[in-house]
Amino acid sequence: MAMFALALDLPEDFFADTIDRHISRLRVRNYPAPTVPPKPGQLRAGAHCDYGSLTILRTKDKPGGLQVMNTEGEWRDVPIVPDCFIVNIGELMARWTNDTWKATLHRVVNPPQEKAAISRRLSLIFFHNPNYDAPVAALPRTVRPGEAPKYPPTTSGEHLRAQFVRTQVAPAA
Ligand SMILES: O=C(O)CCC(=O)C(=O)O
Ligand SMILES: [Fe+2]
Repeated sequence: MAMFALALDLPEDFFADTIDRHISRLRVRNYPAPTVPPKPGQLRAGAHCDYGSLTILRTKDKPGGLQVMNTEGEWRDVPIVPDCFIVNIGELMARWTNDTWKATLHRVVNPPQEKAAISRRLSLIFFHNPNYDAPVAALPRTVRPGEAPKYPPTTSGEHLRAQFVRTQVAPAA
């Protein structure tokens, strides 16, 4: 976040008091090798943006991997570079920058059928989320004079809670 502050021409410690009690989460995902062909359009993980400030991801280079949407609206495979992490911008960073930095829309696709047997994939995903009560509103310089910010002010906790509620799967009746 210090690097993000510098990239935004802000003091290095700009975000410090919004992340000193951060509510980050580490998730481990196991994508087993599929034993039956996927249904048309079926994905390993549906298209979404992560909710927090940034995500740091480590994953295996297996068939059926991560894709991101580029600015032309096309899905692109994310190369897995040895000894490197993948870093995604989350929705709270997009809100802080008034969409000057876009939240990374991403998904995980199924492997081609002929590679299904060797496609088991593990991901370690660190979701960095600021303090529960950290206010998140468009930084003044990201809003053009006379224009309204794209998003109303929120807090880290409120945004996360709203997104968890919105995406919760209803229990089977
Ligand atoms: O497994 C991956 O490569 C991505 C997982 C992901 O996007 C997520 O858990 O939010
Ligand atoms: Fe994600």
